[in-house]
Amino acid sequence: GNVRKSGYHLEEMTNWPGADLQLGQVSGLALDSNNNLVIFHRGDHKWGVNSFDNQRIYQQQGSGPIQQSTILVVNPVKGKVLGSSGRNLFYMPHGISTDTNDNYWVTDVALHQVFKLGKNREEKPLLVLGQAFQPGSDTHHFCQPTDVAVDPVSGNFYVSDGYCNSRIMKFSPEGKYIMQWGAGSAHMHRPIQFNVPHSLAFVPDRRELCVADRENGRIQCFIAESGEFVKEIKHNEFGGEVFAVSYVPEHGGLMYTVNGESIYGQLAPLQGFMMNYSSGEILDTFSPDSQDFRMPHDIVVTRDGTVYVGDATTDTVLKFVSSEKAEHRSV
Ligand SMILES: O=C(N[C@@H](O)C(=O)O)c1ccccc1
Repeated sequence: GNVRKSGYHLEEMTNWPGADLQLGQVSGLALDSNNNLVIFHRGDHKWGVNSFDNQRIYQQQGSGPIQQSTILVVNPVKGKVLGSSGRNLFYMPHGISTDTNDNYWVTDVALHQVFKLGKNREEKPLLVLGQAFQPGSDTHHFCQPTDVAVDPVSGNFYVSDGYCNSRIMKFSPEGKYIMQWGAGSAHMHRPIQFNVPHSLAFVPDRRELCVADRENGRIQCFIAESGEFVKEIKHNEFGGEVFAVSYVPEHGGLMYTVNGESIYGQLAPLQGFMMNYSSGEILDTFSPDSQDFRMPHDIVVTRDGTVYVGDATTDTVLKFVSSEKAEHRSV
């Protein structure tokens, strides 16, 4: 039923995290198999208007990779750092996802590459796709790839590519290109168009893949196997920009998203949305009490409904729990 009517409402847990995580721009969030939060951030690198030329070539290669740990594993209750990695590898972190073996799958929009990082965090990447610093739109290049989602059953993985391509690419577990859709091509009797496919969410119980179609201000969902269009979810409250999506199978399937500011200014309040996946109905909206969202850039949700949002302008991660729990917690 409608979770909202039962008095549940997502509230910010204002005293989380317990300590300052020293974050740069927070670009990506993921959860590992222990429900720890995995944060992908940019340390002292910032994506500004001069970071790329109009061929999407990264302009600060000379300053080298980020020397701080770009990947932090954080305890969900206290927000304490449990582990850190990803030093001297990345220039402009973007998306991060985990798979059932707790490998990290990340994208870097300056390198135009996708990485699979193994559990031994100091070893070299297990897989690298794309050519460093070389954007492109064939099957061996990406152009500012934004996210990865891994099918927990087949191990196939999907890449949302990206700011300067408008396609979803499907690969085998070993990284062999299988297919793509959305690159403006008429596909499955429906020209699927993306305008910055920005974030991916795999829907395991339906074997569907959902895409935050950022500049079209909508979520598009597809049959993961074939890329066949299933549906779109779009609401005026999104205000024309959808930055990230996350999904949990609970309560019949819940989809979460965060909106963003368009280049035309802020057309709607910045907030998170909890939706019934089947109907697309908005069940709840949420935003911080302690500060305003500035660029809510990624969102992850645990099976028990705890929500984390990473903001790439305030360089913070915010935690939200349903008020029912929050009340218990305050008692
Ligand atoms: O969208 C932008 N950035 C975010 O998505 C991000 O930081 O990932 C951006 C676009 C133009 C110039 C500068 C930044």
